[in-house]
Amino acid sequence: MTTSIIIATRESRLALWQAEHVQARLRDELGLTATLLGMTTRGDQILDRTLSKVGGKGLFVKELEAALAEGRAQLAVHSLKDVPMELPEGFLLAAVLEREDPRDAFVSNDYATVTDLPQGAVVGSSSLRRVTQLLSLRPDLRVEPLRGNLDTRLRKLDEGGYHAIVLAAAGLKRLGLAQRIRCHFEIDEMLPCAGQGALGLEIRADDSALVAALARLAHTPTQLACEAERAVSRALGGSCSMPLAAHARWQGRSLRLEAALGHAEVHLSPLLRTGVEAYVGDMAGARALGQQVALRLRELGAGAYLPG
Ligand SMILES: NCc1[nH]cc(CCC(=O)O)c1CC(=O)O
Repeated sequence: MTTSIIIATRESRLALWQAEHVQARLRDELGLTATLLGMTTRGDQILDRTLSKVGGKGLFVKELEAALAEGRAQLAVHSLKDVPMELPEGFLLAAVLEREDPRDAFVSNDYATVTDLPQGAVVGSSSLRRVTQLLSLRPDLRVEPLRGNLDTRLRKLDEGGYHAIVLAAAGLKRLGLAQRIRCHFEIDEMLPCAGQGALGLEIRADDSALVAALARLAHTPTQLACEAERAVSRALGGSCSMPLAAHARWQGRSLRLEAALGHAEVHLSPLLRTGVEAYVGDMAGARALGQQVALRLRELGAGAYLPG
């Protein structure tokens, strides 16, 4: 392994914060020097259309993977929730770091909670997962698309385009914007998506020295929880155009995994929801739990909710 590592990162403020966080941990905990290679991805350039319609979350990681493949960088830092369920051949997630707050946040200049919103209020979100859950809480709301990085989304709120918006608490906290959060959704009223709040470190699968080094940064409870969450999505076809939430919490030594699936045609069908708790001791056990939850969703009728 080279003693100096290049970290490929997107250039949004959040992505840079995350890359710098990993850079500091490499230095402090592993004694490794790292520099950042900023890149603009197609996902960052597409601001006018719903991401799921133009190729999905993978658009945020492809350019970074190309930099790894070509040896321009050795490590890519991602918000785990933006990482597709199946990595391309030749790449692996070397570590998942300890999760920040996984909840979604209600952000508004005029209203303290979603229940305070007036009848028919306009809420900004382009996440089908958030849209389906918001409408199941408050069927009267009008949800309008909202894209862009966190600063852009907050600006669009402040310009008056929306009564409120919904964002991941983790991103706001990382950027020192926690004061914008009016309230946190309870995990059970707005179930997070797989991997929300966690960072994933992606490398080339053949970089065995780096695999071994980065394993020391992994947070096993987070890694197992996220593996279970991602396995639900993978078992259901793994597309990000799917309004799927999956979140696992430790209860002592067992893991409680909850999942909710909405219908892309939001008004047509109710949310499907299930949860299973099981003892989980390793990654295979975590995947098995995720598959069990996916099976339960299928038994509840998920087939009719999935594309194809
Ligand atoms: N989809 C974009 C994205 N990717 C990661 C985060 C926040 C940080 C995280 O959840 O780890 C966000 C912003 C958001 O969803 O509000």
